[in-house]
Amino acid sequence: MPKESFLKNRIKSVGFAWRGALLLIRTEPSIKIQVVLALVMTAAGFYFEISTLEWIAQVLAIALVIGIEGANTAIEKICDFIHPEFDRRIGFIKDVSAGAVMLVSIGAIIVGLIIYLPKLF
Ligand SMILES: Nc1ncnc2c1ncn2[C@@H]1O[C@H](COP(=O)(O)OP(=O)(O)OP(=O)(O)O)[C@@H](O)[C@H]1O
Repeated sequence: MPKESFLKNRIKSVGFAWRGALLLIRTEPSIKIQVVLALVMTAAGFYFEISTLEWIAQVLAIALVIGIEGANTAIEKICDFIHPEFDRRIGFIKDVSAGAVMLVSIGAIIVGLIIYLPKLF
């Protein structure tokens, strides 16, 4: 059987990634909340007419939070699949993964404060 071309494989992979992103948004409450927050912050960006650099910081912050949250969800699912029973090592993995989301979220909140506090006060 002839091997599929590099380009065909890449296009297929993008399709799988899109399916994954849609699955995340449809099924994960935490991602739904973050997508709503991302829309609110995007609207705020237009309302306050933030600068190009501020847009770059905001878009990166939003993408990081949602991206890491997606990875955290995948790690939790792997944990539940390979070891559904209670195990402190699974607890450690899940805690570390959730901690990563929290650290990125704190960074995103700080970026938001730096951008919007001077515009509000
Ligand atoms: N199998 C397990 N063994 C040990 N501790 C666990 C296990 N499952 C969950 N925990 C502990 O409970 C915490 C919450 O786990 P859970 O899988 O419910 O994550 P969550 O962040 O609440 O998930 P969700 O994103 O679905 O709300 C973990 O961070 C961990 O401390």
